[in-house]
Amino acid sequence: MATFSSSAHVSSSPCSNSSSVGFYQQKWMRVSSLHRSRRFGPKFFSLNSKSNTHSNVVCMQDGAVAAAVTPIAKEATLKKLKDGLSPPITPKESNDVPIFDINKEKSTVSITVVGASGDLAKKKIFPALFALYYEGCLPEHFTVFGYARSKMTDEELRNMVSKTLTCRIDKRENCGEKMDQFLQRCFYHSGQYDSEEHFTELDKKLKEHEAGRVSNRLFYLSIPPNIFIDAVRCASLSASSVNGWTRVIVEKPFGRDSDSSAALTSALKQYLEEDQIFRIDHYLGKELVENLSVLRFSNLIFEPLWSRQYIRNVQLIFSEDFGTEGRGGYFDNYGIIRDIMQNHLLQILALFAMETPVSLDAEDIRNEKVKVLRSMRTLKLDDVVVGQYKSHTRGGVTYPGYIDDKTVPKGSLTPTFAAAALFIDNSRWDGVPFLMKAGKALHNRRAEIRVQFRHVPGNLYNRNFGTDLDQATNELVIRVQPDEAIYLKINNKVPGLGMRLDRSNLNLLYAARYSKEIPDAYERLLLDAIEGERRLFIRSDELDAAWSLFTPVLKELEEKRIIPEYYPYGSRGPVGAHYLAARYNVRWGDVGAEQ
Ligand SMILES: NC(=O)C1=CN([C@@H]2O[C@H](COP(=O)(O)OP(=O)(O)OC[C@H]3O[C@@H](n4cnc5c(N)ncnc54)[C@H](OP(=O)(O)O)[C@@H]3O)[C@@H](O)[C@H]2O)C=CC1
Ligand SMILES: O=C1O[C@H](COP(=O)(O)O)[C@@H](O)[C@H](O)[C@H]1O
Repeated sequence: MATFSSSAHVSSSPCSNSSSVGFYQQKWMRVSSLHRSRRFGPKFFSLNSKSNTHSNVVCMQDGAVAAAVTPIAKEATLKKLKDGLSPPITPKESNDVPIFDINKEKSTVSITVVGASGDLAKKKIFPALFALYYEGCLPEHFTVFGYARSKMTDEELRNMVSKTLTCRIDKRENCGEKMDQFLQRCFYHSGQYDSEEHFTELDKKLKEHEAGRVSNRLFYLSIPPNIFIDAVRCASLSASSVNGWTRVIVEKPFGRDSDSSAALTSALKQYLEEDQIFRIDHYLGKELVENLSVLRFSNLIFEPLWSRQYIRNVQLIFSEDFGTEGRGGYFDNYGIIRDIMQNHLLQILALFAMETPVSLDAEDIRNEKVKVLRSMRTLKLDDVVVGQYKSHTRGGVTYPGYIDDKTVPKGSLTPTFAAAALFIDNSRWDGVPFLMKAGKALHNRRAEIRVQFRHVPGNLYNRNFGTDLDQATNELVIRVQPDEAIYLKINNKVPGLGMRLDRSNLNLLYAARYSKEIPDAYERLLLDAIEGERRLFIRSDELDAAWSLFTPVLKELEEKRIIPEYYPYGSRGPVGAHYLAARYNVRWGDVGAEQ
């Protein structure tokens, strides 16, 4: 990736000799991935090198670069140009290629939430967009469009959205006013996901709002996966930007195994360049997951310990205290391994275990993540325990079992709980078990990373700990949610004349340390997508590597119809998880009185 300081020009124009509008080998509507990074300083710009080649540009009569398109979008782009839509580009100067004006005055961002009537849109996407608006993070000119089949007016969309908007506890000033202002920027268009015509209508509406400015367009596909490709095709052919960037956020699931994931990627790439695809894993947007690299790479005390030499095991734990609750239709086709482990927990593992990246650039980080994922051993059936929750009555209340959910097929064997032991076969992590545990309908809601350190060799205080030396080892806990915290368990002396040892937590509890509310993961990720920051999104080779670790075991579980271990709703899950851990001399850190 070429990087530029504050300059918005690159030399050697691909259009310098063109005298008429023409197409080279085109890719869909990507002018460039020019962006300004919030994180790495206000004057840092980056330009994807592909946009600096002659292969995917549209040249205008004056030799300026107008757009970049895929062959499949050529027709649509030509039509737009014929319709007299000439992009507002900077005139060519000498041999420089003008990059579209990033001046806020002259550009606009249109965010289309495809599937706006759905659960995720209401629960997460619109509230996150509002929070960004409230914080002043959205560009001056922006519009939000809802798109779905349901019939709704703009007013009805606003009414629906308004019910889910909230202001941060610490920022309530002018909240109602801000909400009204935000809602006035929200519009709705009803259409089918496979209709180019309906997306053309959307395009017209978007243009009206863009009012001749450079238009940057973000499509958030908040729809079931079976309609992803139709929606991408129609959006690309009929509603992509002709003079700014076009990006698409894709929600998981990205397939259900290696083959279906590869098929999805290749279908998406018919219409999109890889750098237009923002595969979201919302766990990467969580504050404490972001903090993982900061903790590790900016504190001298951790990095030297970050290897097999000092770390005995690493545990990645996810639990929810509710069941599928209406999402059984989706869930039954995927199960907990695909829903949580193959993506959220594995992404955390990759960030935890990767080597130091060359820089904080997206590609440098993603390169390291891929490397560590590719060093991992394919998961074996022997190293997996699966469970499914069953009905349970407590305090006079009966909690339903998984198969009591009407949307779940009778007799389903889909796991709602799984534990797995994974290994990274490289020099840093050789022999260190990375244990994962994920489950629904358990006794609590929690996501955390636990790092258990080795015993102190020749510990002078061994006899003060008794026989259970595990109780004396240090443990670092990164609690992702709830009650975000980082704490380190250490041994200390109980004050007094005797010599009694105690275990205490050096505790960074976020709520106590910071009065500021922690932003929702979707806020961070949406802002990144708008800014073109790809660091927290999954690249296709990461996805391939992730699927190849889990696909064989997923196939075996299904082909052999492995019966899950049943556990009561609200319990701690199957005991099999403890046997699995014990096989690797591990004790789950979240069990026991003192956690
Ligand atoms: N909900 C969540 O918490 C999470 C969801 N996701 C993913 O996000 C995406 C959206 O999730 P969610 O909002 O729950 O999904 P929904 O099931 O609510 O679907 C979203 C919208 O898509 C349309 N739709 C639903 N089913 C179909 C269908 N069979 N054919 C055509 N259109 C359909 C409906 O809109 P209309 O009928 O108006 O067109 C619906 O409102 C999915 O990929 C999901 O896996 C990921 C993480 C969490
Ligand atoms: O991706 C998913 O995540 C949610 C849990 O997300 P959280 O941010 O609330 O922890 C999970 O409930 C859902 O099954 C899964 O698809």
